[in-house]
Amino acid sequence: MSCLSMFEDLGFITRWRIKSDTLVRFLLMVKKGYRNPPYHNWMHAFAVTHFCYLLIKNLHLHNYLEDIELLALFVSCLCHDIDHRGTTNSFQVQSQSVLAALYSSEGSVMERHHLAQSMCILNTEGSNLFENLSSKEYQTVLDLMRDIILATDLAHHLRTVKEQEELANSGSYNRNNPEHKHILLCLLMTACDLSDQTKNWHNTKYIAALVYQEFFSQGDLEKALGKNPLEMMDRERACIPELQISFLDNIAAPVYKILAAFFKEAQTPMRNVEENRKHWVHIGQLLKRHGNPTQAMSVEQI
Ligand SMILES: Cc1nc2ccc(C(=O)NCC(C)C)cc2n2c(-c3cc(OC(C)(C)C)ccc3Cl)nnc12
Ligand SMILES: [Mg+2]
Ligand SMILES: [Zn+2]
Repeated sequence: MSCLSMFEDLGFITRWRIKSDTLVRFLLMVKKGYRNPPYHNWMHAFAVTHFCYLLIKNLHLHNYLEDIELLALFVSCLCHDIDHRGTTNSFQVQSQSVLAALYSSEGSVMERHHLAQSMCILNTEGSNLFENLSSKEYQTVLDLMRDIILATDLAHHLRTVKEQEELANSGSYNRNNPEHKHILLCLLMTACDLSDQTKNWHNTKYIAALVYQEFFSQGDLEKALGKNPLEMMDRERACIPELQISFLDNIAAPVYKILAAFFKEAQTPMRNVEENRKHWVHIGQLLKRHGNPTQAMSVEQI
């Protein structure tokens, strides 16, 4: 129901002549397409989509992007992690999964699968959200969804964050420049994907617990396969506060700093990430003072 009202409130239903039964079927198919790992489930997809809704409303993105680009961004948020198994791209390759067999030669294994699943839903009679778009618009929105969903690969993000920063700091964003629009869409998608870090401490701490439940389960699987997991996946070695501080410093905080450089209305998410970092520093100190600093902290103890 909340997704329905976001589509309505954003004016997508009239603008793109979306039939309500088609929209309902599409939303139910997407929701059903998500599995139930601790973090990468439908709740994550919804939270990411809701943040996208807030960005469109609060950053007045109509002044920066075309209508069809905003539609593609919003629908990509809904679909971006569909059928996620709670394991990373490298685990697909390590475990020689079917998805790795399909996509490892191109990279971004999981993201290509999320895209393929999304295309399947759109190609299914009765749930094709874009059925009333012109053939040109149809091709454009699918091309945009491809770019945006593939941009949710962390490796892709780490390759493009520099140019996002340069464009933001240059102050020379030009909405008629396709490259500028592509760079901005990738930044906005990552900002939505990480938006749990911009919320209150309770939510941020809760989400971190879910992420490490997923990571530690993968680490357990890797040990069972006779492999050595990364420290952040190893429940015996991981120190969550330390890992979260470096995740915030190296990945999350830069995203919202760049977003705030683009949009003056985006100061709050950036400040909230800084606030959450302070909480992790405090937790780390408590751990040092009262516990064995190398002792793996149980997720519940956080
Ligand atoms: C709370 C929180 N902690 C995390 C800690 C570590 C990592 C991680 O992958 N470290 C790998 C090393 C090589 C740096 C991700 C974390 N993470 C994500 C996340 C973001 C992703 O990619 C985008 C969205 C493009 C950034 C992709 C997958 C995930 Cl799970 N979402 N929330 C979190
Ligand atoms: Mg993903
Ligand atoms: Zn995601």
